[in-house]
Amino acid sequence: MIEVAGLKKKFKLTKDHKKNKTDNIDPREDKEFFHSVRDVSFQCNKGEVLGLLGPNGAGKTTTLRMISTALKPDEGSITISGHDIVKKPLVGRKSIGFLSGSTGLYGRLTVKENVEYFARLHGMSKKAVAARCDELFTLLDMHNFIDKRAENLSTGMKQKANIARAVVHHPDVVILDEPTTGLDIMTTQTVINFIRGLKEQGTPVIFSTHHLDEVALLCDRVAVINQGISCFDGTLDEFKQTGQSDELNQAFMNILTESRNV
Ligand SMILES: Nc1ncnc2c1ncn2[C@@H]1O[C@H](COP(=O)(O)OP(=O)(O)OP(=O)(O)O)[C@@H](O)[C@H]1O
Repeated sequence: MIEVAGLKKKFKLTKDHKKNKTDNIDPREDKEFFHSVRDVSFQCNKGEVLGLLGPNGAGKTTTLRMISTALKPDEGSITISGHDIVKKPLVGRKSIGFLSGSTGLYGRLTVKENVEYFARLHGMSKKAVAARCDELFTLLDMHNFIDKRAENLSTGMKQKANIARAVVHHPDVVILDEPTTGLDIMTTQTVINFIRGLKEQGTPVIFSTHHLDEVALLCDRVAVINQGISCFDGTLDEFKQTGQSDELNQAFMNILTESRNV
């Protein structure tokens, strides 16, 4: 189980940013800082998939980067199976598989070499690496391009390779930042099936998305962030009830509107 409580993260504003300021200032901005994440809390249990929703710039990526230990929160706690990973980031790094838009593959290595390399970094034996890679290449339908150099891959191939790389060490929790953005229908379906497989194995999955149809297909829970603040955390049914609509897009917009009126 993963539990996130009262997360906060601010970034120091650059001189350039201050110089180019317009009248249209985000309420999260003060003289020195941009308060990207102001109060974010949610939880995801064993075998659950949680969809993290919010408009552009809401703070989803910043939140996921804190969970992945790439960023240190200014305040708040993140616990995985009772371990505080803010205090013990090394435990966090072992427990989490993180896919972000900026995760890089080594361009001159093949797909297979890339995934194997990250598995070895996690201390897996050669035998375990070979078995796990074969399993992932099958699940993600990758066998036909594993010998291609990463620099020559299409968007979809790259995303599959990045997902394989992120989960190669059997993480306890999987965090995916917009895993299907830019993918065609076939590749999207492969990724959706892969997330379903993780759920069936009992692995909690948290993924951010702007596609509410994916939420309907996959999610047990939903968390919504608006301007850096959590405005909903609950089951998919509670999301529809709170948003007063069975149509997820409408429920989402109602929840956002309500949070702006508070
Ligand atoms: N290093 C940084 N310095 C200053 N501001 C930042 C930094 N990183 C993020 N921000 C700001 O924090 C806010 C939240 O960004 P974030 O990328 O977390 O949003 P998001 O919800 O993932 O958006 P999207 O859906 O567009 O990907 C944005 O206004 C962004 O400009």
